[in-house]
Amino acid sequence: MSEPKRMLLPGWDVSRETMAKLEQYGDLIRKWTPKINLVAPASLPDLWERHILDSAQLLPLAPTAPKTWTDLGSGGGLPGIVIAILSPDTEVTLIESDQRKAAFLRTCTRELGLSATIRPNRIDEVAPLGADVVTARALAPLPNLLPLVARHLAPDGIALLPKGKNAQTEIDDARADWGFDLQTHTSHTNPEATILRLERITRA
Ligand SMILES: C[S@@+](CC[C@H](N)C(=O)[O-])C[C@H]1O[C@@H](n2cnc3c(N)ncnc32)[C@H](O)[C@@H]1O
Repeated sequence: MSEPKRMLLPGWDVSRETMAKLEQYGDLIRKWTPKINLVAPASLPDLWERHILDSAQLLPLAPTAPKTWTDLGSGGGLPGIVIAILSPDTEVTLIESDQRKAAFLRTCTRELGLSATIRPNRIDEVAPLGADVVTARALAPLPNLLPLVARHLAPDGIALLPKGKNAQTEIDDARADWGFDLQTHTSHTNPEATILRLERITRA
């Protein structure tokens, strides 16, 4: 008999084991947030939708089975740990300079049996990683973010950057100094949010 599946997002089933790991990860965030503020405490009742599904929705926007994925300013592992759970064959690197958060991320990889690499450093101090996919959630406005993204993205790589209501202003501001091909996707979890998918990022 085939393994029972559960629906993560419409049209996207995952195994029971994967779903259990996502739930276990949510439990770790709930346990540690009172100590180190991994997510806004007020968002904890909606943790699944606001943070876990919000992160998971990035994966289908990436090329199929990317070999390497770097998440910048991962904080509590959003989206890096979620991607490492959902795409176990991808080499995921999480860069997070806050040492307590980096310790939490190491706990996640150990307890969830993930092969992700945690870099407890500043993004601009890590040697360029040439990743197939770079993500950064709630890290910085696009003009400040692009130098960090460009540092770690492969020349033919894809950046996936969740943005809020100010997405268009950030895009317009970034165009002053940068060239890029852009697709925008409305978030499944917040109709006011947009996911930017950038390719061929170059300094103007
Ligand atoms: C607002 S939090 C967002 C965390 C996570 N991505 C999320 O969506 O919940 C930004 C995180 O980026 C980290 N950060 C900020 N600047 C950084 C830098 N230059 N290098 C590494 N980490 C950085 C901070 O320590 C913080 O954990």
